[in-house]
Amino acid sequence: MADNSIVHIKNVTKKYDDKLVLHDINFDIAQGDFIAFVGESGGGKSTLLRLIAGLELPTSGEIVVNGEAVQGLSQATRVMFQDDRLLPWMTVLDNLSFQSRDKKDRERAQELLDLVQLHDFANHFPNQLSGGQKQRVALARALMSSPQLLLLDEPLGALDALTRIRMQELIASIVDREQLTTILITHDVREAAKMADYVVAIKHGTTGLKVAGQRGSDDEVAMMQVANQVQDFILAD
Ligand SMILES: Nc1ncnc2c1ncn2[C@@H]1O[C@H](COP(=O)(O)OP(=O)(O)OP(=O)(O)O)[C@@H](O)[C@H]1O
Repeated sequence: MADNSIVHIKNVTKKYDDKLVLHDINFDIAQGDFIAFVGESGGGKSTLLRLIAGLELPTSGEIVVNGEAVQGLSQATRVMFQDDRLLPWMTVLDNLSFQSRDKKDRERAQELLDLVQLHDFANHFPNQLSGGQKQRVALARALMSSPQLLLLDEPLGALDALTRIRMQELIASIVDREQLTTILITHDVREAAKMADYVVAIKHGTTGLKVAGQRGSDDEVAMMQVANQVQDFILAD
């Protein structure tokens, strides 16, 4: 176990009734690392993320986040999903602060709106925003409680290609700035190779491949090599 690990996953298995979805998953994630999970649809990526988030419990094995065994939702962890899950009857600012009148909460919300480049949208309602803007609000909301671990469950999946690239860049700069440990689930092996320190392929219910990604590098060729290696592994029988 690495000393600077914030996530420990030990012998984790998950079954739904008789269906074995994940088996014997073992790995650690170091503080500040950006990990991307990729793999075929239905392979168990979201299940693993839900277990790490404490939204579900493993059938056997243990997950430790920030020194504590995960037994439910923890303050240390926040999740951002593919759908924004904003409350339509609340303004953007209230979606972040949950209508808190506390000055500190409202300042923190405004600071995060600045960070996601939505400073002028605090009083808008979600239906007045584009898909990309809504996902930026969802990102800001996930950061409100200053989590240590940010879990991103295919958050860019519904965005057009250009907005997706801008969001990749925004997420990369924010996780750098906030020194977050981040786990991203994506179907896009290039996105994984570009954003992550490590790309982990989940296949047949377990973690079959772990390769170094190209986080922070502009080396397109190296990024494509990682993406091709991961894709070949996933597609091989
Ligand atoms: N609550 C549940 N009850 C029963 N089966 C479930 C449940 N949640 C997930 N599964 C099953 O577990 C398997 C893994 O699902 P999961 O959503 O984790 O895969 P995934 O790799 O994230 O897929 P995708 O990339 O399509 O989102 C699937 O076969 C799915 O049907």
